Amino acid sequence: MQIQMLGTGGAFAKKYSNNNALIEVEGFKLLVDCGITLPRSLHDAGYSFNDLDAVLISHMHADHVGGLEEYAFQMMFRYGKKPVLYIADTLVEPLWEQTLRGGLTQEPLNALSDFFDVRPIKEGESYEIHPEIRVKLIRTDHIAGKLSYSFLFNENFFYSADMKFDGGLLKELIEDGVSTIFHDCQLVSPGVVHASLDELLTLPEDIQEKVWLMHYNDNMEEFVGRTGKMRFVEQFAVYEIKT
Ligand SMILES: O=c1ccn([C@@H]2O[C@@H]3COP(=O)(O)O[C@H]3[C@H]2O)c(=O)[nH]1
Ligand SMILES: [Zn+2]
Ligand SMILES: [Zn+2]
Repeated sequence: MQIQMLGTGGAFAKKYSNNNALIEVEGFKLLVDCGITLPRSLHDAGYSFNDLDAVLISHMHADHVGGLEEYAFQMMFRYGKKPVLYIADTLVEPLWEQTLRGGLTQEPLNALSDFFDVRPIKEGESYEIHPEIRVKLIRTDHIAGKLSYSFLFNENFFYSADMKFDGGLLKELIEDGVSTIFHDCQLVSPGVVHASLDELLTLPEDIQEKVWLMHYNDNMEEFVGRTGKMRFVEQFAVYEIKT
């Protein structure tokens, strides 16, 4: 599968767009998270919302869901379609009640299902999004009391939601055959609600070699050469992931 980051920035980054991605297999395009800057970064990458086949959501922060209102409106009023939305079953209600309802509600439209073809998915179960794209949600720790789900694609590509450092999970994933990890990274410690670079640097080198850093702040360039065996993912570059 191919992955192109439409943005690689942290929530407050201005040089880099929100950390959202496009996964593509055989022409099928899956958007991974849809933040505030996504409508612009999707356009800059040469795509329209109508080119997307589905969207997958990790958690309820605006750099991950803030572009969904425009996605819904464009699909309804410009293209006359309902986009396919994959989301944890536990986040379906919060997405509507706490995030989208205010902007999208207008009589007679008053439910998430009026705008999206909602496909709720359960943590820990494998779902086929396309014959060549399977996803499993792994609940990972981000903010106390706030649900957040990282993604395991095709059993061997781990894409972190925003998450605190969890070295045990990363070791387990590698033991289970994961060969590529895209991980959020707070460059300056403490990480607080993200994995910090210092924490990620405690990983053994054979794991670091598999780690690509994303969701970074505008000072990323100061850290080039200071990330051990880990590499930075670059906005708009296309990466081929062997799965
Ligand atoms: O308890 C908190 C909650 C939030 N924040 C900041 O707000 C941002 C929201 O998006 P994010 O999850 O990408 O990153 C978060 C942090 O930068 C924080 O520092 N501490
Ligand atoms: Zn974020
Ligand atoms: Zn977050």
